[in-house]
Amino acid sequence: MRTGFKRHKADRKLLKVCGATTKADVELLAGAGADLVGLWHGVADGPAEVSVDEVTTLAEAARATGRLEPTLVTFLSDVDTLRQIIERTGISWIQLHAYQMPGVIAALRQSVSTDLTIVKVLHLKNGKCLERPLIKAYERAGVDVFLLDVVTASGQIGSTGQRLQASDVANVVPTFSKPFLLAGGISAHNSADYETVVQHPQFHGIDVDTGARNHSGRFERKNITDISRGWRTARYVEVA
Ligand SMILES: O=C(O)c1ccccc1N[C@@H]1O[C@H](COP(=O)(O)O)[C@@H](O)[C@H]1O
Repeated sequence: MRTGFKRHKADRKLLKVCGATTKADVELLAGAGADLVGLWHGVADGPAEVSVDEVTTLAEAARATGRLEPTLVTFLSDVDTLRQIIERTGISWIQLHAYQMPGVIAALRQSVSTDLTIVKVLHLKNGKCLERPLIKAYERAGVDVFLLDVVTASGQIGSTGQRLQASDVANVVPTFSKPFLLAGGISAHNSADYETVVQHPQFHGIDVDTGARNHSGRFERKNITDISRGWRTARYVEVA
């Protein structure tokens, strides 16, 4: 499957699960109803960091399921390095999860000739979007999808397990015209708290790490099927 974002049907809300490191992880996620699998590379000290070779293998395994689109999740900002990784792995979704600037996105867009969906994370700290002054520049640079996630009081980004307030999401969404994914402490049980977010026409799905795992830190199929069902993401009927 190759689902460039432009071909994605807006009414089918996506479930992305982050941090697969083995083929077994990839197969579990495909069977549990995920649409996108996050593969980390260039996340310093990340517990699910994988090499470029492993990204290549896991991305192939994801595509082979016929249901899962691999997404490179990275803090890297060197455009030439990113281009080489994209060419080598065949990745067509990239999630820039750090504070990469609009110029990086513009240069990436220019240097990659294949159909690339660029997801840029917008970080909310104490409910305020840190990148707010840059949002229009990100759109001009070629971002396809924004991803709203928490930055903690201590500055941790990614896999915080902490939630955004629906009212804070509602404040930032009118500042951009692109679709968005919601992240931060998503579980099977908190979709009702985000009713206004879910109904927003720009809402395109959710991205989960902590809530997809059990106490040992491994992916738990039931958590993921429950999240898919609770949030009615694209494949929830299949896994219900
Ligand atoms: O999952 C991580 O550890 C991670 C590391 C570096 C960049 C992104 C990471 N994950 C992202 O974190 C959020 C979800 O976190 P949680 O559900 O609150 O634990 C999501 O955007 C993942 O892509």
